[in-house]
Amino acid sequence: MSGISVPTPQPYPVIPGMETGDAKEELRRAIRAQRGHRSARQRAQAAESLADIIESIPDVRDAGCVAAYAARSAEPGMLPLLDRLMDRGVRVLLPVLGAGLARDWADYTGSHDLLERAPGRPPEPGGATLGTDAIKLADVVLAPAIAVDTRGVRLGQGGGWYDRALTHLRPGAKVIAVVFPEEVYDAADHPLPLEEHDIRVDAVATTTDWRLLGG
Ligand SMILES: Nc1nc2c(c(=O)[nH]1)N(C=O)[C@@H](CNc1ccc(C(=O)N[C@@H](CCC(=O)O)C(=O)O)cc1)CN2
Ligand SMILES: Nc1ncnc2c1ncn2[C@@H]1O[C@H](COP(=O)(O)OP(=O)(O)OP(=O)(O)O)[C@@H](O)[C@H]1O
Repeated sequence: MSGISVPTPQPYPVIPGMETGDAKEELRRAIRAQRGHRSARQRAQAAESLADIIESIPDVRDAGCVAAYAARSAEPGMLPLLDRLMDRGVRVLLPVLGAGLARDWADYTGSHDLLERAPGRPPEPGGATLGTDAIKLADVVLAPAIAVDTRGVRLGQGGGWYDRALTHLRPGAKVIAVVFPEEVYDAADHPLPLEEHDIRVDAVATTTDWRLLGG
């Protein structure tokens, strides 16, 4: 670890009057470009810290089933957390993409079982799929995101996969977005673009901290 921490810029290429869809795309582009700057070593360290942070969240400590995700290389890494949850006996569900981005889930049984079916696609478990409604089993959903703001507005990859999946959630289940620290935006001056279908998240976890949102 270097002793000097350089503040990471927080891009906000949103111009008044811009269409919401365009504003989302500009933000995704700017934030993705910044994500590419982390080394493999920094990513591995970040994944360990993220596991410590997420394991400290009371809703996660109490959960019997967590719907998580298997990270692609630029996303906050999840493997240390997935293994810790599994070792504690928590059921861990991971997304499985069906045809046309259909939303399905399967159990995580260890990293040996994860396979990237095509370059750029998230790794997926090889076991039996459980159906779209399996998300109802989850007490907590850890949702990958590109950014989140203090109201709980989440900016995702742009497929609408999570917005649709979260409509099947059991009432009372908690949704926690996972991002890097500089991707948490203060809605007072840099609100993220919001559309009708966007489902707000309850909290955000980063590699350095977590907090409740909205309220
Ligand atoms: N790790 C992870 N899993 C996730 C999501 C996510 O954001 N992150 N999703 C959140 O919604 C859902 C699906 N997201 C997807 C993300 C990309 C592609 C995809 O087709 N990617 C391109 C390659 C793009 C690239 O190179 O960056 C491709 O295969 O052609 C498909 C689904 C469910 N699982
Ligand atoms: N509940 C829904 N029902 C139907 N269409 C939806 C729903 N949610 C999102 N969509 C569609 O999905 C598209 C992408 O949505 P959006 O830009 O909010 O994705 P995202 O939340 O950033 O992505 P993701 O959830 O995959 O990470 C939108 O064009 C929207 O019309």
